[in-house]
Amino acid sequence: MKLKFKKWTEEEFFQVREEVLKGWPTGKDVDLEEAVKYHKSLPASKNFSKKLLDAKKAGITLAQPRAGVALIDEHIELLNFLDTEGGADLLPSTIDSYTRQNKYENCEKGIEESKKAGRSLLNGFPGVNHGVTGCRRVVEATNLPLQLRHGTPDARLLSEIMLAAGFTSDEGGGISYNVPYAKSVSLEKTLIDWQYVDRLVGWYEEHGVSINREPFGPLTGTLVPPSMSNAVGILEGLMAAEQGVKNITLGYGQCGNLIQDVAAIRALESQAEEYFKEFGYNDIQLTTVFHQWMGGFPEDEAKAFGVISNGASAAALAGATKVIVKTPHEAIGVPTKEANAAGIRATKMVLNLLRGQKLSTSPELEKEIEIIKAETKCILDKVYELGNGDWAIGIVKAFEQGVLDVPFAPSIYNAGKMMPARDNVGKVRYLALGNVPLSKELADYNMAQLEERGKFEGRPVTFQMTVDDIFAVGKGTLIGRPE
Ligand SMILES: CCC[C@H]1O[C@@H](n2cnc3c(N)ncnc32)[C@H](O)[C@@H]1O
Repeated sequence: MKLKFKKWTEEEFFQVREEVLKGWPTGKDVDLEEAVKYHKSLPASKNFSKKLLDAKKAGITLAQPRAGVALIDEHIELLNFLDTEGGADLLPSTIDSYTRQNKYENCEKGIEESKKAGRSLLNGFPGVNHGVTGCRRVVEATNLPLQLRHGTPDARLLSEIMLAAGFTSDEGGGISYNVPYAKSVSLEKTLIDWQYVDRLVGWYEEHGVSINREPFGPLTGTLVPPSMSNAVGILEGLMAAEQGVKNITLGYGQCGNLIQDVAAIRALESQAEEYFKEFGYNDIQLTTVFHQWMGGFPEDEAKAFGVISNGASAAALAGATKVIVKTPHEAIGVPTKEANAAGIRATKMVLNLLRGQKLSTSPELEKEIEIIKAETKCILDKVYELGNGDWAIGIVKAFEQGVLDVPFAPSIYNAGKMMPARDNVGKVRYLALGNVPLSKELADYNMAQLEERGKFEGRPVTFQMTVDDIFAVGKGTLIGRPE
């Protein structure tokens, strides 16, 4: 299959599908016709797309945790605990790291050892190994819409199995589940593999089953300038729309300055709508997701709740459709179900207190929306030009040339030349552009904001600011002021 920005034909899709289903023995149980019937038998209350659209209409922000353990019964117990004791509005199944690398043999061992140890020895739910039957037990035994959340460059088999089981949302994308997650997986291959996933969702849509797709907005979650993550989100939205996906949630990882975070969500939603319209996708149901702080967390649980609540309020004031919840165990590792539920309760408390409130506009907010949209346009215009009108080709070339450049990404296909740092009010700015094609005016604007910080701190604008910012939140502040 050659990469091109074009909807796969059914023949192309089903031809590749034969190979995909051979990836593990559980693949043979996937039967799309049966799966469509099963989806249609599910109550509307279990459909992810519908719950998101209802929330958008009502102007409320839904809360969703991350969660996943090795064994099915314990996973069901965990998810229901997060529903009943946490108050989750939507449920995940966070997939383990072996599955994310298609190492299903290791999962098999992990499942066996977890049974012997009486606790989860995998850091998530091994959906491929549990197969349609096992994953369907999770769908049958829980009461909220379910989404698979992972970090899988090749998620074709995983998506086939868990969507057939009745999950109604799938997180990820050809950029967002490669560049921040993999070291040397070909970007071109991942883009093709995620076209497969989007085409599968398009097939479900064409057969009357709405499946939500959610590109992974935060990327590395480390000082990613909003225009860079918005550009990637819009690109993955276009890639999905071309394959027939209709219900799309575009995401953004909290950076920490409230005005910039609200501006990022507002810019993302309106600019994505502009691009969908311009390229002829007139029936996209678009929602947004705000990820609570994705960087280093304080170990102290009270401080962690401060970070969690701050993220909840930013999500609500931004008017995001959904907020992804962190836990007070973030600095330690996979949270206990109690800690996970506590993070949701704290989040829901803030969402309820702020229900009906949105950050009203202001000159500062309007200016930030304008800056973010203008920067995003500079990047997307260049991607389109490099691809000669083919977004998919443009993405590959844009990463080769550092036009798309995600800070602190492990991928060897990412240039890593652009460097960010916070300005004097904590907004993330471009400190070094690398080859990110901002206009001179926008580049000068970013530098001017950073110079203000330099003047305030009595030091030059250098990469030391970036380093200080990376450690700041873990140490209890937003901006990494010199000690
Ligand atoms: C974007 C992924 C990183 C985030 O995903 C959380 N995460 C990963 N695996 C699990 C799990 N099995 N249960 C609950 N949270 C989980 C991490 O803490 C981090 O915040």
